[in-house]
Amino acid sequence: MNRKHRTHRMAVSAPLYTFTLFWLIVLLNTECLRGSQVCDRGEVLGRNYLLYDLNPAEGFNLRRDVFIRIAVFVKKLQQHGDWVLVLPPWGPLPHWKSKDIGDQLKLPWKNFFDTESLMKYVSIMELSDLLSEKKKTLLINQLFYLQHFPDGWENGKWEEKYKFENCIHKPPYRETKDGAMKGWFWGYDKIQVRNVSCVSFQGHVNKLLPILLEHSKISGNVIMIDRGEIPLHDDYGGVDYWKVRRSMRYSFKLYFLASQFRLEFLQSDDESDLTSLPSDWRDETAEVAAKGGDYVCGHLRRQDFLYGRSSDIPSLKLAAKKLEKTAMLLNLEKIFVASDGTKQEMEKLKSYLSPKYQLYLYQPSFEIRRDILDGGVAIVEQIICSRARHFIGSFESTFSFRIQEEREILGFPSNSTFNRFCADDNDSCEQPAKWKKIM
Ligand SMILES: C[C@@H]1O[C@H](OP(=O)(O)OP(=O)(O)OC[C@H]2O[C@@H](n3cnc4c(=O)[nH]c(N)nc43)[C@H](O)[C@@H]2O)[C@@H](O)[C@H](O)[C@@H]1O
Repeated sequence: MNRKHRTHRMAVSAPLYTFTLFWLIVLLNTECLRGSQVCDRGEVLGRNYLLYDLNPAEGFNLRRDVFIRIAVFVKKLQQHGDWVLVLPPWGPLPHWKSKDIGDQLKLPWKNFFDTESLMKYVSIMELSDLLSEKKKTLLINQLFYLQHFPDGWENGKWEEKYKFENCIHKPPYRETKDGAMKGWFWGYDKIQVRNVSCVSFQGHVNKLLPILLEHSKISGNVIMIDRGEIPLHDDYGGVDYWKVRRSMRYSFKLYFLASQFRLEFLQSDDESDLTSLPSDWRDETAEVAAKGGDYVCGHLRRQDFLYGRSSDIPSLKLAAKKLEKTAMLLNLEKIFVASDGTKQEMEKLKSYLSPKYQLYLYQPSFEIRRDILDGGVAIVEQIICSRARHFIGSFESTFSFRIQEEREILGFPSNSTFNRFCADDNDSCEQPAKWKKIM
């Protein structure tokens, strides 16, 4: 190569060198962003995943409440780095008892909720999607197994605290022969955990923030909290609580089935009942005033409440009389009942109603039940109740609470929403607290 040529090549190389250096710096920074490293300001950068689970005995609607706590928490974590909330699959749940519709486990959130809508509050992903991304095993770097302090109150004072200590009860994780830690993990075999720590915890979920930030730096970017029901809401009934709650729209199919039933049996639809909402929850305004369909709804919690809360649960006869009286006062004749009671109990309830009043229950075909499962049937009932002219719930049932919230979002008058059945010997029992939405 002659001299002229070489000079020319060098002239080209100088900008090429600067160009390469520039992109190298950009790439390195991007790597810092991607690789979950700790960068200058001590923040965790890169994608971190938070998984959580609850005490297996908890039901669907308490689980929805815990989701709100965790979603608000992850939103705060996001101020310190890129965090994604991994949605724990549904099932099996103790209250999902139908045996004729197959296994009710490993169910994704999209079966019940509009996950695009959830995403508008905080980054979420289904566990199954994370598992298919990981191809092989998903390694949880650190798992915090929360437990209550044996004595939460010291000198009569309640204070927020946490402490890493010995496990009070043996956590449901075990070391396998090859040294890996395994657990139930929603029935997935492909998940392992590197380290499990028991943490006695008392306080708001916010208190977990330093623990999570510290450990994601040291241990890695996949962290899990088990017994996620132990931390309290940071701001129960506050703006963020309601944002997450409003983002929890149900799946299209469940709204569709509820609309079909309302139209066919209750002559009710969103337009005439003034129960329409904008398609995006962020466009909702406080100025909504629902009227509701021409029916009364009662949620009659039975099963374990019959013995666990016997002093607060009405007999079927009293429940029928209460529903009938309410319908009469509102000049209505249709009564819809959502219940986990048996067929015989519902027949009994019906027998206590005067012929003037018609009782409606949601009893879908086998094909629909097999499709939407017990969880879907319950949600359809909740949607129907949330659009009734008047609602009466069961004492301290989270199933009733979720209906009340839905009615708050739709803008029903409080006295048509925050009601509950009293027990037979207590006609004037205390009515539910009015948790008004804040926007
Ligand atoms: C005492 C506690 O009560 C808590 O229940 P509670 O707040 O009512 O409400 P959940 O936590 O949802 O649990 C009750 C479950 O029972 C079914 N269920 C209750 N009411 C109805 C209904 O009207 N229709 C249909 N289709 N299903 C109903 C449904 O699967 C629901 O998720 C439980 O989470 C705890 O495990 C514990 O049992």
